[in-house]
Amino acid sequence: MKRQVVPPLKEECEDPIVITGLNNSFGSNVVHENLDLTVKRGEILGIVGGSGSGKTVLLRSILGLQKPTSGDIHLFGHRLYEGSDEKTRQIQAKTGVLFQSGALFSTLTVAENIMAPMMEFTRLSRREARAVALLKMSMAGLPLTAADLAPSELSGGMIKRTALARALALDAQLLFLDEPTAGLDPIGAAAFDTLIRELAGSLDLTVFMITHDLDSLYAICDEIAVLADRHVVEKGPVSQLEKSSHPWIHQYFHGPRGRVKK
Ligand SMILES: Nc1ncnc2c1ncn2[C@@H]1O[C@H](COP(=O)(O)OP(=O)(O)OP(=O)(O)O)[C@@H](O)[C@H]1O
Repeated sequence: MKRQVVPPLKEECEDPIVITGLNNSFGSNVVHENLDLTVKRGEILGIVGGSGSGKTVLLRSILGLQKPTSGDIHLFGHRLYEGSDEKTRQIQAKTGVLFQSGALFSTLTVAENIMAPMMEFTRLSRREARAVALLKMSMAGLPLTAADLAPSELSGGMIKRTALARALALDAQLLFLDEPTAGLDPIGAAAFDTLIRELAGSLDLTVFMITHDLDSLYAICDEIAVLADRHVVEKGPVSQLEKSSHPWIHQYFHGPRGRVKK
């Protein structure tokens, strides 16, 4: 039988992230100055930049955790930091976040951690939410036997997978990943990259990923945005950035730990 494709809602046709003229300062420390960035639907975007270039501040601004000094951030066509709490909650329900440390609730089990957004944002009963949580666990490649373990009983890779399952608990369309492979061994990191790529494809996700991991950039990113000089100096596929003449980008790809052959 032919599968019916459900057309997206009007707002889902908007670019999921549009940032224009963003400024962020802390006292005299200007972190972002006139920063523009658009993330297209279905794109896996890697964000790179030197330490202190403002990647985390940018993520926090987009997540609504840190009001920018000035400028506009639109998620799914809605301007952040204005409008009703209800609208903000609707947008939050469409986004999932995987923080670098995993940020699991230490007093909750794996399943309860994944259930947490469902208990907050949906009317599912605990029983129903647990059933969905088990499904999300298997999507994230976790054994169901881990459902009742505490975070302290998990390996680093299992913590990441639990955090990913929780980020996807509400069928998010936009996934934010902060250094998803940090702390994983190379084999675990490659497996996690593959998982993200596969889930992004099958769930039609747009992914915004901060990473220092060159392997991840090459393996899964459609495009890369480079933060330097207080704004996005270049955005494009890795093949384009390898040829960039910007000093930081050139050093990144051609320096001692870069991938481009001399
Ligand atoms: N809450 C804050 N108050 C004051 N300054 C801040 C605050 N948050 C970030 N900063 C400053 O903003 C700048 C950018 O920090 P940010 O954490 O975004 O960098 P980053 O690119 O994520 O760095 P890294 O790769 O090292 O994590 C830094 O100079 C930092 O000191």
